[in-house]
Amino acid sequence: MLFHVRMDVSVPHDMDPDARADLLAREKARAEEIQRSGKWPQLWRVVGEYANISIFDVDSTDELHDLLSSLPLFGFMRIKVTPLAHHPSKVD
Ligand SMILES: O=C(O)C[C@H]1C=CC(=O)O1
Repeated sequence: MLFHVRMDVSVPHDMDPDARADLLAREKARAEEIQRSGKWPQLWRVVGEYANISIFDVDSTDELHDLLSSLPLFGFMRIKVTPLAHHPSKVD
């Protein structure tokens, strides 16, 4: 099942710099781990925003929720999920 996911990140400006650096390092490591699993095949930065557009390829909505909530930034993101279906006019 394919899902279009938009994540808008909002880390508090007054967060301790070391805590922020640690949080972002853990986020990068976990994001790379999920991508290497094949479940997160597309990750794009939205130009000019601290946000990304992603495609996830997972077996269920529960799996998607588990992956998203495993991200260290989960508590600092607004996440919008759009399920995708095949388009009848798509040329292969
Ligand atoms: O920076 C972001 O867009 C948020 C999040 C998604 C992947 C990652 O490493 O961090």
